[in-house]
Amino acid sequence: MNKISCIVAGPRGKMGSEALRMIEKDDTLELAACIDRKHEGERVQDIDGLPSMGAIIYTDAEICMQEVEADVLIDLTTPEYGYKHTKLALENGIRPVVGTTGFSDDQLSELRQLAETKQLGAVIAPNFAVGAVLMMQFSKWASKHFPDVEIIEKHHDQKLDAPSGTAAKTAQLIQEEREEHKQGHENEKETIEGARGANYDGMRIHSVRLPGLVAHQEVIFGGLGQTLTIKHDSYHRESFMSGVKLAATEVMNLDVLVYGLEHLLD
Ligand SMILES: NC(=O)c1ccc[n+]([C@@H]2O[C@H](COP(=O)([O-])OP(=O)(O)OC[C@H]3O[C@@H](n4cnc5c(N)ncnc54)[C@H](O)[C@@H]3O)[C@@H](O)[C@H]2O)c1
Ligand SMILES: O=C(O)C1=N[C@H](C(=O)O)CCC1
Repeated sequence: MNKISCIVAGPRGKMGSEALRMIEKDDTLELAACIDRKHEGERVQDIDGLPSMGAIIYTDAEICMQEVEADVLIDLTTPEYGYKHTKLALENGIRPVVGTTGFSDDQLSELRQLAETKQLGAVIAPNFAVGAVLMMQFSKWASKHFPDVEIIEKHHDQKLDAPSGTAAKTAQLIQEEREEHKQGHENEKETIEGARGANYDGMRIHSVRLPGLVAHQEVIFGGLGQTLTIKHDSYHRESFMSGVKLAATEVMNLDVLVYGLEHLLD
């Protein structure tokens, strides 16, 4: 059986380097090339800290996607470049698997439309950890019975986007499930701006950024005389890799864009 050949964008990043280690050990995926901001023409194995892999590094994403024969682009970069790379991949017949977070709703709609026009599969998943996907699904279910909810997400202090993609997706899933609902006191006033966090359809999202953290979220539901907390913790970026592999495999069988790993889980 042919291996699925992958371009990885962001190979020196925390997630990108973990994805290289996953691909190196995997029997079904292979590394075709990388896209980085530096190291044009060098090989992955020449970069300190990266696995011993012979794939070439490109700094021009467009040239990479035109020159390299690849099935899948795995993007783990920044919101700005992740969006550009995803678009380029679809335009060049390469299926994107995107972990990069921070895309706007308009960008997601545009990419969904492009995938449909090209009839190419694409997976954009704000969280590849199976436990986090379950946390989001359980939260959606719980909101039917507990419509009063707040989300606390906690990440390392190098994270660019807030709220996290996971928190935004959780709020979206809850919004889809719960009846129209106003929560909190209607006359509530913040005496320090931002004290109540971001407002998503009346749900508050609180973003914590501290060194020492990886990726963590609590979804707290309040009811009469009780609370329910659904919590997930990623302590290591290995936690995301089975999801990246699943997405890179299943995207080959898709001809539309799916947003969220739950669409690929049984
Ligand atoms: N979906 C998930 O499960 C999941 C999990 C963790 C992180 N993330 C997201 O993945 C992204 C990366 O996270 P990280 O922790 O690895 O960040 P990081 O800062 O460690 O890595 C990002 C990498 O992208 C590279 N980069 C920036 N611009 C580039 C460009 N134009 N071309 C190529 N490479 C470029 C940077 O050099 C850096 O090495 C973030 O958006 C983060 O929110 C998603
Ligand atoms: O480390 C990050 O950055 C993460 N980002 C994702 C998000 O924004 O939800 C998922 C977890 C890690």
